[in-house]
Amino acid sequence: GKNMTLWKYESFIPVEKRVSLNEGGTPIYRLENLQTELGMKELYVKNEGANPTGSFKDRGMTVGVSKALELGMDKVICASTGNTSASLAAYAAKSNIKAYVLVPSGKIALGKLAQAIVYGAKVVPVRGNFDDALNVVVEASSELGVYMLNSINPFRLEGQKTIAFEIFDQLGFVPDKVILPVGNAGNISAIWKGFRELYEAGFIDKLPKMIGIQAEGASPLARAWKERRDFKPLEKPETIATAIRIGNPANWPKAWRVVEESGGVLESVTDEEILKAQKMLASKEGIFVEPASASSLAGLMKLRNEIEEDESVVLITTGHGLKDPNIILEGFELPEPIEPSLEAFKEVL
Ligand SMILES: Cc1ncc(COP(=O)(O)O)c(/C=C/C(=O)C(=O)O)c1O
Repeated sequence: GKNMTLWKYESFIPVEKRVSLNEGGTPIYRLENLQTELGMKELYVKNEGANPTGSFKDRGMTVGVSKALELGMDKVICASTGNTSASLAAYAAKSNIKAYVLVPSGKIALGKLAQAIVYGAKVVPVRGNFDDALNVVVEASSELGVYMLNSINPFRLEGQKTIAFEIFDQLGFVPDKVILPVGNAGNISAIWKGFRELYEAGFIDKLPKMIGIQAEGASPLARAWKERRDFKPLEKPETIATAIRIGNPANWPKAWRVVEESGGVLESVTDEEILKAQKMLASKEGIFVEPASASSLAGLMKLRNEIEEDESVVLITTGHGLKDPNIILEGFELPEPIEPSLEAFKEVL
């Protein structure tokens, strides 16, 4: 039927489509202004904020919840920094099944919390961080027979890998580098899987280098990579980019292999660099993304000297900026209101 979007790749997806909100088919933009500013020739952004609930999680949830329905499950659960819970809640609503979402109390962006509530999930704030919440969810899913839909569930990645398919379809070539934020490390694993599948199926004859970017205060993977030592979890992850405020990425072994296999790197950026990149994407390219998503651009700027000017680079921006409006409003001094007259307006011009 029409509007196939993500399910147009159904032959690569190991589940029958049962629930869809028309996810996928997100825009890929050429960043002309930032190309000039950064001295590059081929800079693109794949904006996953354009998905139905405003993040790439919808790709994983359409497949994951379809699998839950195939298994006859009527309860689904996840731990989330926000976007996973928003997406699970929406697909559960569409499927008439019950969603339970555990979120780190006080550390979830407003837009995401509003979504989880209004889509009708049972929202359970947890005294602790994402990693603590995930531990509860893993126990609950086996003990209570509720279907667990965090990205350790492989069906999530089967949906998210379509980002790779779309990048190739939309560009007509495989970019030299793909840069994306890394939190629980599911997405970097999924996108690499997508490119590998295209390669093994003979559709492409080259693979991109995968570059994962973490927030410095929540960068256990990047630290281990840069210090060439074994991974160890971070007890107290801290960053303003609450979507990736994760200290013990569940998919870290997969992500490590992806970066090794692809010849990529793991890097981290400061909150300040993230916020600067967020403003640049919005004010220079008209693309508003939430802080975690802007770490892709922040990472590009940090690694710019290691990238040739004629290399093609795709930034994945993973969540819409409206998810976390406070970040912008807190940093902005709104002027006093003016009288509703032309004179008053002229005074403030
Ligand atoms: C906007 C945004 N950008 C990047 C990531 C990191 O992706 P992964 O490395 O696959 O985890 C997330 C992850 C969010 C959650 O983990 C959750 O919602 O629980 C995100 O929301």
